[in-house]
Amino acid sequence: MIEATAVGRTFRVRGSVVHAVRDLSFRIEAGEFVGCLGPNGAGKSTTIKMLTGILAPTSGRVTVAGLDPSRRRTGLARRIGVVFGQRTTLWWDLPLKDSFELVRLLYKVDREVFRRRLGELAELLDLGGFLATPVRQLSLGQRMRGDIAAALLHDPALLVLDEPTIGLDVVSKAGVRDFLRRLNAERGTTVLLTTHDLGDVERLCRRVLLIDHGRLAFDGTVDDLRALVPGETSIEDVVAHLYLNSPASPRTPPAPRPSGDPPSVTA
Ligand SMILES: Nc1ncnc2c1ncn2[C@@H]1O[C@H](COP(=O)(O)OP(=O)(O)OP(=O)(O)O)[C@@H](O)[C@H]1O
Repeated sequence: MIEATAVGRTFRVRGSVVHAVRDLSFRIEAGEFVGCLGPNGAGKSTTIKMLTGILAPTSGRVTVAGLDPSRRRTGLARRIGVVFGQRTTLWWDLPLKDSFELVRLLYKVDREVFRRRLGELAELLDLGGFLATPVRQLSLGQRMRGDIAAALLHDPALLVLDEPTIGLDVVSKAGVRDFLRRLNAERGTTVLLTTHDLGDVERLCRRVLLIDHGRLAFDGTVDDLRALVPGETSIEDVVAHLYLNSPASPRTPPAPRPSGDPPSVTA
């Protein structure tokens, strides 16, 4: 579903070069649920932007659903859904349902298919109470659920989310997590998310990619990640230890990474 080979991305900032992502290689198979972790500034968002065609790599090669994202943005948009937790893709002044109708038109979703899909998503994400509310009046949790629904109206095979639970209270977070878990388990949608919330990782992600200084520092299961720091059992302490000791060089996971088996969920 996703293949990144020796991908790099630099930015020129006031005459000097920032290496946001360096020599990043990984594959994500259809049906996986993968979490991308890393300290602030590690290169996670830059990676997501390259996978979704917003940025082109300056070196290496990316394919998503068989397409080069930065060259085939329109074709890719039909196959993937994208949610940025810190930014909405909805129309601020329109009622949520009108935003959905615009998404339907943009993605050319058949009216009947759209009606059925929106009905399912509205039920699963509990949107019924605010479909007629302008987006600017929604709470963050409501807006996030609306954004997730908008990203899924065209039924993409891959959902990419950049910090989908940021700023959500525990109940909203649980609702979003439960929805994503079911989307992956029941519909087989491949999910890749970035997060700083280790609860997302522990509860959802069968596989973790840890990015540090723009490089892939770890690729394995949550249990593999825990095993990297003997004596630490809490995932937060393990990750804090890894960030503080900031390796910036590739680590090898203690066990092989999961295959394309359907992911199982731990909570
Ligand atoms: N458009 C840009 N121009 C210049 N530098 C950039 C740009 N986008 C990202 N960077 C730099 O690239 C590096 C990686 O940034 P990125 O946003 O990918 O990190 P991140 O892991 O998503 O961080 P956070 O967890 O804080 O969101 C940082 O040093 C950042 O300052």
